[in-house]
Amino acid sequence: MSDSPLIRVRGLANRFGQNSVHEDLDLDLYPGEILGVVGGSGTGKSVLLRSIVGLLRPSAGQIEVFGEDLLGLSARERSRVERRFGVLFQRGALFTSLTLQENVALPLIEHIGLSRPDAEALARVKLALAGLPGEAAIQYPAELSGGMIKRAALARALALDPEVLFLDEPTAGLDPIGAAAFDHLILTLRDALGLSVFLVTHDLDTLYTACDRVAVLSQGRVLVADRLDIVAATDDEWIHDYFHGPRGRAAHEAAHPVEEP
Ligand SMILES: Nc1ncnc2c1ncn2[C@@H]1O[C@H](COP(=O)(O)OP(=O)(O)OP(=O)(O)O)[C@@H](O)[C@H]1O
Repeated sequence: MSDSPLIRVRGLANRFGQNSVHEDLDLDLYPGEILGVVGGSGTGKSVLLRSIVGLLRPSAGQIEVFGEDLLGLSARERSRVERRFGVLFQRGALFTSLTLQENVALPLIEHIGLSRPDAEALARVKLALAGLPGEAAIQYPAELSGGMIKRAALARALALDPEVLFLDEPTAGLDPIGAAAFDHLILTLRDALGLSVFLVTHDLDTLYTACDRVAVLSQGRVLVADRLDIVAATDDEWIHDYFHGPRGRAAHEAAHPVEEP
């Protein structure tokens, strides 16, 4: 990649008491790419995401974002940088007592001081961008399917026009058709809005469909971060089992259908 990275993580360590989750972890996110972050359960994918978005202060290391040393900034300066992030958490985290448009309007009222009618009008645009029908705007999360809730949470992550989107297992809990539609939505949004995307996933189909590069976390570090074909060919037991087990083969075949003669 010729561009310099938007996010540059160097020598990152995250320790919780005796439990060392990351040691000397390096990772880059380049402008405009969709980076898939995979690894066995408990390898620290969510901890890595939380460290970068500022929800967790790492034990050691450097996180450079948009050329600024995130850990060296004051709280005020950090929040200026973090405003350029959109985050979709694993469980969507919508307020259940608010309609979808009220949920999405909230950051617009809180962070940029829009009036409630303006914020809700803009929220309806964001909900449409995330592929929701107009009538969903006045529905409550409990009235919606899992896929629609994910889309609403995505609309909220997009509320402040972020440059980098962080997604923590966006297709978890969706049926295969809903998951495939979500993968395509991420690709469309990346292309339309020029987003860079940091995507934690277990979903092999997402890696094949949506990701430009894949980073594999193992034993506290990034074992490899590269194009999928290069990663899949890396000599490592977990990588082999993950990419070449039955699910990995199925995802590969779905992404590379054999041409009919
Ligand atoms: N706030 C915390 N305090 C103590 N330990 C934590 C904390 N957050 C995470 N951990 C530990 O860090 C390790 C990595 O957790 P993390 O949720 O990042 O894994 P993951 O790779 O995202 O897993 P999964 O694929 O199962 O979601 C786990 O052992 C977890 O218990």
